Amino acid sequence: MNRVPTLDIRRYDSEREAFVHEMGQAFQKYGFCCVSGHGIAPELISLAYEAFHAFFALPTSVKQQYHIPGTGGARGYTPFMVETAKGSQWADLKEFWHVGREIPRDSKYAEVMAPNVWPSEVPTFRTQALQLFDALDSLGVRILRALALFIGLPENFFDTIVDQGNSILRPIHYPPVTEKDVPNVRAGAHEDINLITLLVGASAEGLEVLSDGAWLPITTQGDAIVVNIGDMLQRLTNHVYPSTTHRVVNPLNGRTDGPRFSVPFFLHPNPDALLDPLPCCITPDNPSRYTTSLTAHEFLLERLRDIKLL
Ligand SMILES: O=C(O)CCC(=O)C(=O)O
Ligand SMILES: [Fe+2]
Repeated sequence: MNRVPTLDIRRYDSEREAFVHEMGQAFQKYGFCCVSGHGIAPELISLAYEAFHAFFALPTSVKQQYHIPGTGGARGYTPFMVETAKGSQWADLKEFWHVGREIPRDSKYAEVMAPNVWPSEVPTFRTQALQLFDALDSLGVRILRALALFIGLPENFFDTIVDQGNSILRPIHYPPVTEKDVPNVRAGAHEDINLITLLVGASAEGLEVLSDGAWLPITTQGDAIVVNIGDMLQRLTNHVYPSTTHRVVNPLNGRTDGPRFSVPFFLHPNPDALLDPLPCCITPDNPSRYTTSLTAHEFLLERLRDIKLL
């Protein structure tokens, strides 16, 4: 059956070679892999969700106060129907919040990594969001180690490329779809911008990935976290790891449906990391697909304009 596999990341320690191979193959085939055995406590996830629910339940006028125009939505709140998938004319049926990495304000990256903002109406939001940020950041580094080994790089190759990465935790609220036959969808077909995305605990179905020309629903087992490749890793690996198109569809027409919540973590490189194709991914069969040199920050700005956040 055509299905994105779920792999237990504890096997990285107990049977590394087989695990790295299976995970590498899943990412090469689907651009996606589900990860179980990750050790992120269910309470951490549920307490974070509680705080995010509480925020999205606030009146629009209150939430709107945390929208910071002109910043690409990098921190704080982005209202309903703003983000629009690249090339689409219909805005997504979602609102979301962005949490960034907490860095010292004298860091060399401070200019491009703004301080976080926090909703004072939800006192637990900050602690829960930062705990989840850190847990997903650490898990992401472990996944990148397996991805590095599979393509012949040293295990720790990505560690220093992402240690101050401009990563984003994005709690999303998709309100109930009440109108029938709207042209907009919850999240239009798109590829992620970053290196890898870790998606924790979507509260309802709807995520689909394009596989061999057909939309394949992602169904997770237990507490598995959905992981996918983004455009930055696709570029860095000269498309050895594909950034696969995915979307979130509306509930089927006529079905009454509640809201949907999800929390992707977009793991980014450090802003000055170069995204030029790695020599190990350039072969006679797969010559370099890029001629221009680009940093992660330059790439990000270009893509934020594409999706109407800048
Ligand atoms: O909500 C989801 O399940 C996926 C969201 C997503 O693909 C994104 O925000 O990039
Ligand atoms: Fe996405």
